[in-house]
Amino acid sequence: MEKNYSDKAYRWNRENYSSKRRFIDIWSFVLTLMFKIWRYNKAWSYPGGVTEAKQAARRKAQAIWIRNTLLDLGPTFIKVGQLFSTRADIFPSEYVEELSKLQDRVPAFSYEQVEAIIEQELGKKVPELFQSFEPVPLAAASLGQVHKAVLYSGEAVVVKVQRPGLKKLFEIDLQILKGIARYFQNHPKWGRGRDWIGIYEECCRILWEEIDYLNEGRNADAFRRNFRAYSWVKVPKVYWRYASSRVLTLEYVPGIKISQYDALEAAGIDRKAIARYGAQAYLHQLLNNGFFHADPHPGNLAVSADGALIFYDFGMMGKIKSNVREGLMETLFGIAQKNGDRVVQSLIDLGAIAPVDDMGPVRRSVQYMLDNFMDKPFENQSVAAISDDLYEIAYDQPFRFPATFTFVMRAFSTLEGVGKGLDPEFNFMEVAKPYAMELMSNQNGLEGNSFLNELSRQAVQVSSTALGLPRRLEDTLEKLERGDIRLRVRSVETERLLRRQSNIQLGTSYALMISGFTLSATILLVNHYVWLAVLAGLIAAGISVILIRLLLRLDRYDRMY
Ligand SMILES: Nc1ncnc2c1ncn2[C@@H]1O[C@H](COP(=O)(O)OP(=O)(O)OP(=O)(O)O)[C@@H](O)[C@H]1O
Repeated sequence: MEKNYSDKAYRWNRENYSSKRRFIDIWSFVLTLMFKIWRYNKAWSYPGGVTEAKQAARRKAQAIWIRNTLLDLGPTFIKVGQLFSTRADIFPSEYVEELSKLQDRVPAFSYEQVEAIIEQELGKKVPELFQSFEPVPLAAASLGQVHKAVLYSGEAVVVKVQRPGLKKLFEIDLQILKGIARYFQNHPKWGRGRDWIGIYEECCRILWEEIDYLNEGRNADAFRRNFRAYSWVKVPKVYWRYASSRVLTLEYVPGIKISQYDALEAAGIDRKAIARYGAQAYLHQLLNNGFFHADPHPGNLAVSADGALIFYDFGMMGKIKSNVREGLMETLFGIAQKNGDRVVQSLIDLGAIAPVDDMGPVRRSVQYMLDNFMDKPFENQSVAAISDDLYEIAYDQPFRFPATFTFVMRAFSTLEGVGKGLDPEFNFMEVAKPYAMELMSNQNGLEGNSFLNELSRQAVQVSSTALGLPRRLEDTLEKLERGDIRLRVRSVETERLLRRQSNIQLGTSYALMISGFTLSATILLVNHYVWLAVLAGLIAAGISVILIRLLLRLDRYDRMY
């Protein structure tokens, strides 16, 4: 097992940690990171020449360094890192992979501190509030820790207590991060096409929401209400009399974590059913409620002894606008018709992509995807592959996915990962199909029929390549008309002439430099500056050698053709 960092004396955890020191620590991280990225593109920094493998190794090393430094920088940065671990549209895949491994391994705080916070927040001492209270936390995370306790009414509960000094640390850190976001926004290279200030504001909103435990309590209540009709989903009850913005008391609902496959097996739980429940629960949240758990890492999902799915931690929830159902249907129709325009427009309407002046490149990328992945049966598409494709398009494009969309994507791919771990044959798309069908049958009949007709039309087309050929021709002609096909013409002859021309120009510059230096050498020699004259002479000789080699190359090149 990896060493647990919890004994480490972190600077941010000290009482007398000054904001100036914090400023230096954070900016040194940012500047070192910028230096590392700058050096990454320099061929000379790779001994023995640059190769793709060496660059990939360098990216990996950088990502590990980032993860460790974020851990050292403490709660705010661990959370920001976890948020960024969903942004495959902004960062290279190696970074995203390492960031998603970012786990809270921070020192637990003492029981004395827990007692003091509870008394301060709830106005009574621990023994007055609880029949018993376990001093050793059940779980400790960057923002708080969870203790088991029993109320005087006999109910078993867990008490979530927020880390002391967290608000102050957030205030200092977010102020510094604001400066960093501004710096990047104004940066000529990094600021272009990226909304750093927007991302910063989104992070702020999410972080402040996460440290308000009253908000978390309200979310848990809303979530429980949404799943009232589902007996296979459990959401801990909130004990509002024992709640404040920094202390939250919840019903104790023990379970086996969803990723502990062997333990689930040993407890006789139907793993296949759990995989399906996970997917269904998310589809219900997204398509029916528009209110979803945005942090579905396997630690926040467990299975009770009777095989129900337990959700923990409602600090980070996503909301989707009410028109999303129609929007999603529109996207589905667009995909079925392979209509890039329709898909892009629906994604804009959904707020999934931000509109820019020239949507041409985006539309072309989407069209490319539609043409390439729709020819395979839908079930074989893994969510991860589709979202990878989408991110591939988004990366380096002048638009960004808003956080909600990346959260949905992450939720889906996490679920797919866990689902596959639980049941190797699990397929998210298969679970999603009946939901999509149900939604479609609720739409007006005409659209639904045209969707099904379109699907059958595609099925016939892809079943025979011979039959598909005219369609391809037709598609290509259409694309030509719309200017969606770019032609690249290479002419060896022109290229050769152009190269010759530029070499001749280079030769002329060398000749000029040689005469300049020779003249300087002569003047210096006449004036008895012997050493300077020798230096100028040597430079002239050096350039002459380069010129001769260039002329020889030109000659050889001419003879080759
Ligand atoms: N109601 C509960 N009943 C039983 N165990 C619980 C309950 N709530 C939380 N836990 C346990 O405590 C762990 C941490 O809880 P939670 O995720 O709510 O804390 P957190 O501080 O928000 O953590 P993180 O920031 O890592 O998500 C859970 O993974 C779970 O094991």
